[in-house]
Amino acid sequence: MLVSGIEILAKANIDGYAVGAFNTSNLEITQAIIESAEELNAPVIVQVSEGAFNYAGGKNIANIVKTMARDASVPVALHLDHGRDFGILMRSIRYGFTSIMYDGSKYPLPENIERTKRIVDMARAVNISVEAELGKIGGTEDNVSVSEKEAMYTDPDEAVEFVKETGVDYLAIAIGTAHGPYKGVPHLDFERLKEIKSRLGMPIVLHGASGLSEEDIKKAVKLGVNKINIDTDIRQAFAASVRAYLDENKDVYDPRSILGNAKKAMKDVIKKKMIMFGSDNRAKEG
Ligand SMILES: O=C(CO)COP(=O)(O)O
Ligand SMILES: O=C[C@H](O)COP(=O)(O)O
Ligand SMILES: [Zn+2]
Ligand SMILES: [Zn+2]
Repeated sequence: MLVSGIEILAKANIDGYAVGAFNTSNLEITQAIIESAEELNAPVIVQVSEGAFNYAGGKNIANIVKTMARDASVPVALHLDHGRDFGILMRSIRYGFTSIMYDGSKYPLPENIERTKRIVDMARAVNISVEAELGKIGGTEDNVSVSEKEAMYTDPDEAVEFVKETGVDYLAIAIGTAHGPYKGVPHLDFERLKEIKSRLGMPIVLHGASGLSEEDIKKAVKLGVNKINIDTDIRQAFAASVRAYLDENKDVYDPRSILGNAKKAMKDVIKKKMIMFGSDNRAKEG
């Protein structure tokens, strides 16, 4: 079933587990995500970045996800990841996304609050959940020192003010994760996570979670993370599978064989994450 983001995450928050939010940009990745969720009886969030929205066509990818979600035996939310462009945010509401992220993290606090609030007010009116970001989540290209990194982390006092002023449903925080593959070993600020969670009590979102150890993931979930974003790990499984398959099967030219094989590799990664996050067997209980 297709449900709102907060419906999935409020339950995860109460019961103390995290739901995987996996990025898609085509049919096969969407199938891999939703089939994995059904096979593990796990709620799931399928998310589309602005880049994926433009690549696939926002309406096309929304229709693929919505059709599969409606037929699915588990709760599925369709979420816009890192929405920054007003046009894309509005179109995603029109195309039936059930959750949107407004990412105003590059703006100073007052402007981030003002812009986020505007999106929350619109989304509320049509019953769509909103995620926002406070602090700056690193990227692969970032070449910054530890002290510079810490300056980008989410400040707990600001987080309280931000949530009170904007009314967002869930908050993405910066505690040392980064998008893309990690160059060194990530060191997460768990104390900061603990403080933010205890003061906000709401669902917390962890971006840049590909490449994190099982230990870090489980600790983050225990301390209150309820939505975990994964893109890079799926992309890498996809690319490695296509590369090896074409190399081993020189005569193959049917996209269904090539992508069908890649789908299996993506499902292996997705299912491992769902189990790590504790979202397996949470869709229908009892
Ligand atoms: O945060 C993400 C999407 O918003 C994905 O992060 P990764 O690049 O670590 O998969
Ligand atoms: O947050 C980043 C996601 O991995 C999306 O990446 P993308 O903008 O290349 O689609
Ligand atoms: Zn961001
Ligand atoms: Zn992200």
